[in-house]
Amino acid sequence: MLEVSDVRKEFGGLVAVDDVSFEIDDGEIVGLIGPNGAGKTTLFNTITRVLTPEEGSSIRFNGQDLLEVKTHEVAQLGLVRTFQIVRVFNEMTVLENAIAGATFGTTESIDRETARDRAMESLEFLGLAEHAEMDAGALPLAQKKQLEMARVLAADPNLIMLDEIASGLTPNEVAELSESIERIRDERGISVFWIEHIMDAIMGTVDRLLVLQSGELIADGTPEEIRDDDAVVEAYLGSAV
Ligand SMILES: Nc1ncnc2c1ncn2[C@@H]1O[C@H](COP(=O)(O)OP(=O)(O)OP(=O)(O)O)[C@@H](O)[C@H]1O
Repeated sequence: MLEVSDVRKEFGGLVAVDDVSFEIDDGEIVGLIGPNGAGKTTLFNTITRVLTPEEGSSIRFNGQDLLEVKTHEVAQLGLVRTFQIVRVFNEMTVLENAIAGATFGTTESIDRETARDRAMESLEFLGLAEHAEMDAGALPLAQKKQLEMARVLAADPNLIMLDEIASGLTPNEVAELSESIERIRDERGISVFWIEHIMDAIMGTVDRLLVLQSGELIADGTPEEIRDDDAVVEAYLGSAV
């Protein structure tokens, strides 16, 4: 589904992403971890075409060369993301937020009724339908995060990319969010690529983990393999697992 080959991104003399290669298959949930400044967000921004990588980098999504498409076209191809900082429109209702998501990902303009139906369906899927007419700004943080996912889901994606969606949540809320993410994969067949600092959120949910350190991909394996990887433990996990 997503094929990343030799992706490199430099800022001046700093190599933020250092010749990184990996794939994400249909129906996989893949986590991306690494210490602060490891290059995780830069890698996300490069894949979603917010940033342009160096010559020699290759990013293909469902056979399409993403380096050939414009930033706004990425979502239309079925690759939709959330951002590290919650971007819910507080002054709009929960439903209006989801409708904005539904219209964002379409290749042609869809009528308001179709967008509304798709938005309502996403809200129902994530347990937010009863709050549809409420101002999104009034939602507690955990439900704002679920709304972020509803917006992404309403765009009818094949792959969603989540940037630290579990941050700021209590352990119970994290568990609920992880369950939603598993349901999105299991019931919708959508693949997930997920940056996360909270190990408990991802260790039990992901099929595979990628570990970045100083821009380099130092490991790519199942959570069990990553836990047992001496280089990873030394570089990052320490006593966290
Ligand atoms: N626009 C930019 N200009 C210059 N340097 C940047 C820019 N964006 C990121 N960097 C640098 O690139 C490196 C990777 O940063 P990045 O934000 O991708 O790391 P990260 O793994 O997402 O970190 P965090 O976990 O703190 O979000 C860091 O050294 C950072 O300072």
